[in-house]
Amino acid sequence: MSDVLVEGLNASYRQNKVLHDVSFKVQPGTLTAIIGPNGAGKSTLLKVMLGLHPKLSGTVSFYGSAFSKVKSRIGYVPQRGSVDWDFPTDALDVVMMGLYGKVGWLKWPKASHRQQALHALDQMGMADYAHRQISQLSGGQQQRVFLARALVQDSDLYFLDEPLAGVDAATEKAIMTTLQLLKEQGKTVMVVHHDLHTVEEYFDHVLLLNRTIVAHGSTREAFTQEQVYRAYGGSLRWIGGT
Ligand SMILES: Nc1ncnc2c1ncn2[C@@H]1O[C@H](COP(=O)(O)OP(=O)(O)OP(=O)(O)O)[C@@H](O)[C@H]1O
Repeated sequence: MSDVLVEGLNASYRQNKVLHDVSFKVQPGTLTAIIGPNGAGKSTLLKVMLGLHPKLSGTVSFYGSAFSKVKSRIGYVPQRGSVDWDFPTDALDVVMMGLYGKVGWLKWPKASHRQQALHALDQMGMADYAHRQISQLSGGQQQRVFLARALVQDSDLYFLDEPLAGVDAATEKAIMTTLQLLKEQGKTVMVVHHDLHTVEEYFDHVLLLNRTIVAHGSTREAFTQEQVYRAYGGSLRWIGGT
């Protein structure tokens, strides 16, 4: 069974049809880049799959079930710009929020949960910032905190929306090492990504989107000059291998 199965998905914002008949399936233990030009519908695809934006038609299933039934197995890291970073809370609390599925709302987290959250911050090189207000973290540090939150959720399936946008080289490395580790543990990871130069190095699968699927498959098969030109409209200088 596929981890993710999307069939005939259509979605719009008012009159603006953003996703046209999108169908694909994703196998376990893969690390997929979702790439395509600005406005291609990459973020919208994630939002529709996770029930954050309504679909016009089509089906989305995870492990053969609707999102609502398998929510606890799915982690989502939204675009940094879409989060209210002025919310008065510290880094440790943000990570603890990832544990609510396990702790239960309105129950006190145990010391072991706190330890788990601290460990995840440490994994992302953020242990020293546990008690720093999130508004006082840099963009890259905020992104690391969000990754730590996704880690404690211990999901089977992760969706990340541009986790590498605006981060420095060290943070990019920390994030990609973490995602590779999740993949090696057999988890399935899908990442909206904008840097074509690093696709071949970082990802084993590619989903090329421009409002509809242009190509999908292993990076070798799908990330070719011809397909990328089709998705981006031919205005790019080719940087890949094939
Ligand atoms: N909340 C919204 N209301 C109305 N239109 C929207 C909204 N969000 C996105 N859109 C429109 O939907 C289309 C797809 O946007 P989306 O953010 O999914 O693209 P994207 O591929 O993630 O783009 P980018 O690479 O620029 O982040 C664009 O034309 C965008 O203007």
